[in-house]
Amino acid sequence: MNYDDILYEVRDGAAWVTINRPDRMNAFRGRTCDELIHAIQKAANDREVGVIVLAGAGEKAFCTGGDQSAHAGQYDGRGTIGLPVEELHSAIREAPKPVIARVQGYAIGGGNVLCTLCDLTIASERAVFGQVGPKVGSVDPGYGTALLARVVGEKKAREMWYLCRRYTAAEALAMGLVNTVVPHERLDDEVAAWCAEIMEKSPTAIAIAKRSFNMDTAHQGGIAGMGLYALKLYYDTEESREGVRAFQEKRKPEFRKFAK
Ligand SMILES: CC(C)(COP(=O)(O)OP(=O)(O)OC[C@H]1O[C@@H](n2cnc3c(N)ncnc32)[C@H](O)[C@@H]1OP(=O)(O)O)[C@@H](O)C(=O)NCCC(=O)NCCSC(=O)CCC(=O)c1ccccc1C(=O)O
Repeated sequence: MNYDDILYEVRDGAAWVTINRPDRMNAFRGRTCDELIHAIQKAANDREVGVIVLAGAGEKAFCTGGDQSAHAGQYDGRGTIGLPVEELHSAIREAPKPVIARVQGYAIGGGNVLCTLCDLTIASERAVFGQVGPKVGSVDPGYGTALLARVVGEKKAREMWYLCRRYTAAEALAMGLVNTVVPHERLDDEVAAWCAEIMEKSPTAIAIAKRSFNMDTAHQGGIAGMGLYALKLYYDTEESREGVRAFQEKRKPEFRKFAK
């Protein structure tokens, strides 16, 4: 597969998979998801690779979720909602090696979900985390909500989804959303150092540990698959469209009229 939206490079046993849409704040469209799935599975099956790094190109954003300019009631790709997000999430979960999120900027919406799913997250002090679904007419009815609650606790996860605030790297560290925060210019060295430490360990023990960690939340994948059908129906409503339009028109959405 030729990559248009991502970069793929193997360095010292670490496969660096980088979303390369900095002009769109590394938001993903259908093609981006397909390429990410392909690259992560390629790294997962490469015996020379012991760890995968997921990153976003440029300085501003790791990833800001689904590309809102490719969202008109449905995104532009495959899958229930026009983005094969469930396959992308499965690729991260099923890779038998750790996936590290390298976060230098915004990790928002579906981008924040990717961080949540990664085994480890290493952030620059400039990183910003948050959920935006209820502000833009979306929601992740799977790992982005349920797994987030396992990671940061129920109260904090609900706060993130209901209020859609932004959180600094220090706040993300305090709530357990990231493993460490480093000065911006040291980010790549820190990620490389964590990769090198992992490369010294037994790959089979790590693969078993990862499966074992996943087992506890495996049911969330099933709920996510079902929830996407509900989300598809929601995307077809005026309420959801109002969120998308408001974001595109840079105004506050008017949601109250849709209250049931
Ligand atoms: C990222 C922001 C917080 C940055 O804010 P700010 O610094 O004020 O800059 P802005 O002026 O807002 O933005 C600058 C520029 O970037 C464009 N942009 C930013 N994000 C996107 C995006 N996602 N898509 C398209 N374009 C984007 C923005 O339009 C501006 O462009 P100009 O040309 O300069 O005008 C802020 O931008 C922000 O909050 N963005 C919202 C991001 C968003 O809405 N993301 C989608 C969330 S919903 C989603 O991800 C769907 C998929 C999903 O979540 C999902 C669903 C179901 C199951 C699973 C999943 C999943 O996990 O993915």
